Amino acid sequence: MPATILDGKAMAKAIRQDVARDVARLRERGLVPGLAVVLVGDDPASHTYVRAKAKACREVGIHSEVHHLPVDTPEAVLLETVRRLNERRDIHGILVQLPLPAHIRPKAVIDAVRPDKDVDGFHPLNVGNLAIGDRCLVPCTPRGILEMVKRAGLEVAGKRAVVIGRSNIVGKPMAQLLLREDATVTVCHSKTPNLPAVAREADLLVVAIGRPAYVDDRFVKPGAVVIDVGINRLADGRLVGDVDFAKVQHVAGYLTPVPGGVGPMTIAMLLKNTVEAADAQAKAAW
Ligand SMILES: NC(=O)C1=CN([C@@H]2O[C@H](COP(=O)(O)OP(=O)(O)OC[C@H]3O[C@@H](n4cnc5c(N)ncnc54)[C@H](OP(=O)(O)O)[C@@H]3O)[C@@H](O)[C@H]2O)C=CC1
Ligand SMILES: Nc1nc(=O)c2c([nH]1)NC[C@@H]1CN(c3ccc(C(=O)N[C@@H](CCC(=O)O)C(=O)O)cc3)C=[N+]21
Ligand SMILES: [Mg+2]
Repeated sequence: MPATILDGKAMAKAIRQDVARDVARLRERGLVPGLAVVLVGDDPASHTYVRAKAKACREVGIHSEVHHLPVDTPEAVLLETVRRLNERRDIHGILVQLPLPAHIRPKAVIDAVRPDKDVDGFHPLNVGNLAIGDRCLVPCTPRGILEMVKRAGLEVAGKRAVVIGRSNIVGKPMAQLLLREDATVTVCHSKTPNLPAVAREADLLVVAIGRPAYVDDRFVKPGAVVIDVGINRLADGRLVGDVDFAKVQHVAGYLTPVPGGVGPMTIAMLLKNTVEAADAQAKAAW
């Protein structure tokens, strides 16, 4: 039996409708959630994402603005931009699009974002609180993946989860979130020996490595849930994941497509984080 395809595009649409209702309720109280996206340089992929985020905001009633800075912007100017946004009462979420040009230290920028406006969940305070199990802003991609799995009615507690990739933006927070949900979690990376055999232990396999179609049927236990985070643009313009969809669909029980899987869920969670941040900031101001 071929895998059931987890339709992230459809789930994200349903979530955006919920968010639109939440935004309408906040607007009745006179609160308009606001998101600022900071984009440095002219990377075409980054532009595409930023446009998609702005469009999603518009559709649910979130105010959004894009601060587009030239590629040679000094780090100090970027930090000053972030600090100004930190101070603004009408901006509740700040996202600095990654990657940044090489002359800017991403850590300096991430650390500069006010933790309660850090809708990416990348600030060390949010990272730490996620690890401790306290309230925090959870990174959009891992949060979107968990939401997808839950909406499909799939159990996480007690399952064996394997995460391939240990980046600060996907792999590590994914592992923390799954641990918080009572999965037994293994994190793999480029130095992991016998990766196919380790991956084959997984009931839930999350792949975030950035290598087109790297994970094939040898990595997958029959019936497993396979989540493909990868976004790889091939020379011919096609967009493919890190999972070899054609091969894995015959082995997995559930599988996410690329495009139309994790990507749209990431954006939906950005909207949710922004609304929750606005709500929390309004409450803190009482
Ligand atoms: N859909 C979405 O919303 C999002 C998609 N993405 C996509 O997800 C992918 C991963 O992104 P990101 O986490 O930022 O990537 P990074 O490049 O930051 O990290 C990649 C990770 O994968 C590991 N890795 C690389 N090659 C292998 C391999 N052959 N075997 C095992 N592990 C390997 C690396 O190991 P090591 O640490 O040892 O180097 C590293 O931990 C990319 O395609 C990106 O475009 C990213 C964010 C959001
Ligand atoms: N500060 C920061 N936060 C991020 O969350 C962040 C970032 N920087 N830098 C880049 C990555 C990547 N990312 C994606 C979001 C949506 C899609 C998405 O919607 N993809 C569509 C397809 C889009 C297309 O056609 O190119 C899909 O998968 O269906 C993809 C990738 C967020 N990231
Ligand atoms: Mg993210």
